[in-house]
Amino acid sequence: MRTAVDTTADPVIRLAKLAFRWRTGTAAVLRLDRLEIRRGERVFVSAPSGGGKTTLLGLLAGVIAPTEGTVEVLGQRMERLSGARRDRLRADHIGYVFQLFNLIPYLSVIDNVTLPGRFSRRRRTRAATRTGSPEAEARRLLAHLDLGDDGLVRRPVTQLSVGQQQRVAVARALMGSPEILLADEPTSALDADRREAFLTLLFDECAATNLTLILASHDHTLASRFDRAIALQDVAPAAAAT
Ligand SMILES: Nc1ncnc2c1ncn2[C@@H]1O[C@H](COP(=O)(O)OP(=O)(O)OP(=O)(O)O)[C@@H](O)[C@H]1O
Repeated sequence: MRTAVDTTADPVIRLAKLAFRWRTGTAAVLRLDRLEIRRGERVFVSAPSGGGKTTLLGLLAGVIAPTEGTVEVLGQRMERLSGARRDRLRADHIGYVFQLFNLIPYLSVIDNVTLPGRFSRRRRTRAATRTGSPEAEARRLLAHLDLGDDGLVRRPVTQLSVGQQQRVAVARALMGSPEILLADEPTSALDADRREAFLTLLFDECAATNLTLILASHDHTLASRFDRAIALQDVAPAAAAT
């Protein structure tokens, strides 16, 4: 099955008149009148805890559907796609760094990082084109994140520190050069040096593959490194009230 995505679409993300409620009759936790993100743009999203960052990323990934309004990703209206086509679009074109990592505990580091290639031929092929094989691409990404040690990459991820697991989650999201990277608090467990290495890798990837990056974080010190910063409390002032 194929999704008719437009990988050259610009803007790659377009939201309009968006509202999201977890249940009918409850307040909207997120409202956005309009948001457009261009190909290759690096966007920083901030909000206080509970302010809707994860909800926004979930809408962009098609994990949840808007209650009102539209979510267009790579030319596709997410809310109009079947669940299977949304899953395909996500697997082929979107890397997602989950706030709680969502690594597979019984798999090794390298097997976690190559996982997107098992669900997507496109990602597998792109990894092979870039470095020769998904394994070689996994090692390249891990080495950039200071996780290149041979013994370490064969270990189950449960034997890693939290900060190491977070970096594995980032490498996995970048596997096979997705067009869009959604990252939910991806630096929360990293010290200042690692955060720097992580941002350098991320921005190198953005430049090398024209990756569109949407990174959500409380950490305002990161904002100045991005092309644009969006504070959800500013663009969605009615969210808590309606
Ligand atoms: N599964 C759920 N069911 C019901 N309400 C939820 C669910 N997940 C989140 N919420 C609510 O939606 C609102 C937005 O949550 P969200 O996780 O998007 O915020 P956040 O900005 O990512 O927060 P944090 O920085 O603490 O991770 C919060 O009020 C939260 O309580």
